[in-house]
Amino acid sequence: MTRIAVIGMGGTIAMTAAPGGGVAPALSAEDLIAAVPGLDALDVEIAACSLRSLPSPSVSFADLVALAHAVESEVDGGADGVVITHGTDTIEETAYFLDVATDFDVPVVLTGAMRHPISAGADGPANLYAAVRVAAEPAARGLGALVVMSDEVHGARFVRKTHTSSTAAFVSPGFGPLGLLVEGEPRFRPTPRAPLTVPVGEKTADLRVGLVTVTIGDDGRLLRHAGEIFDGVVLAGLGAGHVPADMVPIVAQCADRVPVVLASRTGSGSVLRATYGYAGAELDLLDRGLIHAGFLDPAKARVLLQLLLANASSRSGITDAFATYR
Ligand SMILES: NC(=O)C[C@H](N)C(=O)O
Repeated sequence: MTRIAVIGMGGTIAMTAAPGGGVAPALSAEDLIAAVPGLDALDVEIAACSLRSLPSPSVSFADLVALAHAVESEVDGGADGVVITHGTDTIEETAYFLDVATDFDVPVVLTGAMRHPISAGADGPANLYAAVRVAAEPAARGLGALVVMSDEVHGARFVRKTHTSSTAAFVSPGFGPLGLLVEGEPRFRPTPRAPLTVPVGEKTADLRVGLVTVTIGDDGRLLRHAGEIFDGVVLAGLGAGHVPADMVPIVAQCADRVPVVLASRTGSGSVLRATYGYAGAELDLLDRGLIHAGFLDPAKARVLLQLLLANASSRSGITDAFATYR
């Protein structure tokens, strides 16, 4: 079983009501872990230790040295990954300190919260869950210290807090996150070029692949027509890959005739696989034979489908090719 050590440093993630008003750090690392739904369902053994209970403006270099030693002793003790819960005001400095001053082969992941545990929509539990998933992920090794907030994985060298209160405060200006969590699973930024070559075929210029963007109140008329006149269709679905419930029979008919690739009209992120179970959501559409576009945007999905069809790829061959972009 993967072993993850969680080291508590304090911060808003660990705050509760202070006697004199406001909130202040009080919760232990064990308390934080106990508040995260879903952690016990993971194949991960978690050991907690509370090193400090500080608001992060008060973290000193002496605390950073102690933290580096604590991480080292967890790694020496057999941890496969380390999570540090920390205040967000200085989390970027602590992350960079560990990035430069230490060199562990296991993931070292810092996280915190913008909203304290007794506020509506507290983000600490989701951030801690995501941090544990990243720390347990072999692909996160060798990336240096990481900061995980709002389902994004940032490199220590780039990450900055850019807002006083928003849960979307953390960004890596000019660079972007190294990865993100999709349905709880860490995915790292694809290499610039996907390992996929689909040569030009005799029919590449002649085939016709349609792109249909789903809109509110869509009755599927356009898609029905597309299914009749095109050799393949890319469906740019709503949100994470959804259509109105009434449109489902037309989607199914279309997918019986030609390959239909499910992408998202949102412009970024991956089509989901297993979150929404309502009629017209991704589980329903993938069950009806639609092909998952992964992170590929609709216009590029159309180019790839055209190339694949011209190479006479089977449906499973098309599915495998698109899986490159998962
Ligand atoms: N959101 C936070 O964690 C801010 C808090 N002042 C801290 O850095 O400890």
